[in-house]
Amino acid sequence: MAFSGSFHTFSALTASPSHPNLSSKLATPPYFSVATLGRRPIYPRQGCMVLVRASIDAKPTVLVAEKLGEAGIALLKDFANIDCSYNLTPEELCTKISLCDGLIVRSGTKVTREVFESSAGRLKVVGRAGVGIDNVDLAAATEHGCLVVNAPTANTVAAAEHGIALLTAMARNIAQADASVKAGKWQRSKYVGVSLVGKTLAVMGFGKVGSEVARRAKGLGMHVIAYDPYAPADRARAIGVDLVGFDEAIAAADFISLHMPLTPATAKILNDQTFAKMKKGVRIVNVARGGVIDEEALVRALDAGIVAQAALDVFTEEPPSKDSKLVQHERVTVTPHLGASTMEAQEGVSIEIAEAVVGALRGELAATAVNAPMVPAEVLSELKPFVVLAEKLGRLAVQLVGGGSGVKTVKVTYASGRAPDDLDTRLLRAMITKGLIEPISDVFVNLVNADFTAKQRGLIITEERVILHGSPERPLESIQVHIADVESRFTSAISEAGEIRVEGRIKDGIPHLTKVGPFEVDVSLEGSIILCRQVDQPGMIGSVGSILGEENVNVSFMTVSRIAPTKQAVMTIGVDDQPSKEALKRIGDIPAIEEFVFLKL
Ligand SMILES: NC(=O)c1ccc[n+]([C@@H]2O[C@H](COP(=O)([O-])OP(=O)(O)OC[C@H]3O[C@@H](n4cnc5c(N)ncnc54)[C@H](O)[C@@H]3O)[C@@H](O)[C@H]2O)c1
Ligand SMILES: O=C(O)[C@H](O)COP(=O)(O)O
Repeated sequence: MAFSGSFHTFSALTASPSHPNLSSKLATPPYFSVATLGRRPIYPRQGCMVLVRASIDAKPTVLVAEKLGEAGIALLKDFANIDCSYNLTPEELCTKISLCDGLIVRSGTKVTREVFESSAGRLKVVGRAGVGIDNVDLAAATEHGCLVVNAPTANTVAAAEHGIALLTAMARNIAQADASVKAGKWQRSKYVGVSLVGKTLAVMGFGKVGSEVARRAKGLGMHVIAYDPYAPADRARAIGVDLVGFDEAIAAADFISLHMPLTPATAKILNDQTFAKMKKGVRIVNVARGGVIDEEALVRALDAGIVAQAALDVFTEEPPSKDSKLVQHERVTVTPHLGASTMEAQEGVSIEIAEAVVGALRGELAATAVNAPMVPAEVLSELKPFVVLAEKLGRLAVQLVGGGSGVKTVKVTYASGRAPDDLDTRLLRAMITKGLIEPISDVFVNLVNADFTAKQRGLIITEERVILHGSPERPLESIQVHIADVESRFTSAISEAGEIRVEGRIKDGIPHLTKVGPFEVDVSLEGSIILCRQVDQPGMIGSVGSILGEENVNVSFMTVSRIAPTKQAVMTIGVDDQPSKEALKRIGDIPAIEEFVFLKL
């Protein structure tokens, strides 16, 4: 699908019938920026940052859909209106969400595509008060420009402790023996357990929880091996754990403890085939996600004696059905997804997620963004002026497209003295995309949905680096945006290569337009810009300046760039206010002016 837009509306300065929203778009400054969000300055702290849009005036509303610790609620209340509504049906959630800027859930709420659709663009951040984000439709969140953040660290120890609790309880039949004694029995020989010391534990998924489980199991005298294709070997070595392949892990293990996320690659990773490869009498602990085990296959493996025991905190369906064969199995110990449920973990998670959600709504740091690239704070502070420049160049370039041309291919050239791997351009690309798309559509673009939105519109953005010599004190010297295969409303913006080209640089911390087509210009990218091509002759600056003066339009900058004396020149005029239609017409009527265009930043 071609990305297209007509731009006569920009020169007419009023909304065209085909773009009813354009006049308000043009009249309203974009309220999404790196340096400010609304009138509030942003002071990057530590960690990483992604940006979201927030309402300028109203206090945001955050729906807390599952029980959250008091400390987190208190933090949220300082910043937002809080609606704590638990046990909502999917329909009730969809109804409420249209009034909410943020949503906080645990694992019990499914945040589906319908939720994002029902929010009609208002929902800016979903906070998952915990680790697993398998209950959030990330693709739908991204498509809707909604940031998803989680709380990945505060419940690690609680989950690891629960894993160890299940491991030891299973090995010594604690749950079964407890039920038996309470039923009035005294069955000492029935509940003889197995020892842990010297046994091999395979930790499947050697991340935060897995490595904490491994550390504790080592303390119990177990031999620990781990399977995790992405885990660094030095982390494993530091704990005294051998990283091995999947088959080797499951074949060698006396105990298997699962700690991987539920993904398409891990779904039902324990199944009939893999159970068949295990040591007879293996014992399995799952505090990760129910879906990583084929539960029916586990029942078969238990009945066949391959699996001696299982201890499960998580299930494919939660809560599992009352007559679940797995739950009712005599050699299975179960808990109702309690891994993260300690007082300490819930307090920590509530603070971690409240800070992430409030920060995201303020446009601040989101160190735990799940569906957006994270830009380290120090990189961000360096890039900040270039981010503003990038968006403005995108806005200018797209407004120069004319004749209903469809924009399909955009090339961005970064000139920098830095090594290619020392310049993170994702944020710049996202802002150029925002600048290119927002002036001609109703779509809101941010770091979350920029790539998706571009792709959906068939807009291909390629990036190119020009490596400059010299001391790379600043990250970038210039950014050029080239739009190929289009006509221009201002033919002088077409470069020697036949593309619309605009170039910008940062001067004294302020974005400047430094090139239009083949013409060197210099105008600060504030307010709006008039570009005129004229016959180079005396009096032109005065003629245009006096028309604007009569209109009380303040000129902030004016530069003239000419090909040769008395030939053609391009005059770039920065204006603080928007000239009237009449004034622009008068400028266009000056006989020496061959073409002109008014561009809104
Ligand atoms: N029961 C609970 O209450 C509870 C509490 C916390 C976490 N969890 C769950 O535990 C799991 C781990 O949490 P975490 O905080 O350690 O996450 P983590 O991201 O730190 O670790 C997950 C590890 O799994 C690895 N992994 C990914 N794909 C894999 C694959 N195909 N095979 C093997 N390993 C793979 C990753 O490399 C990573 O090291 C998650 O599913 C989380 O939802 C459950
Ligand atoms: O992924 C997690 O963090 C755990 O499964 C905890 O889930 P919960 O927040 O529903 O307790």
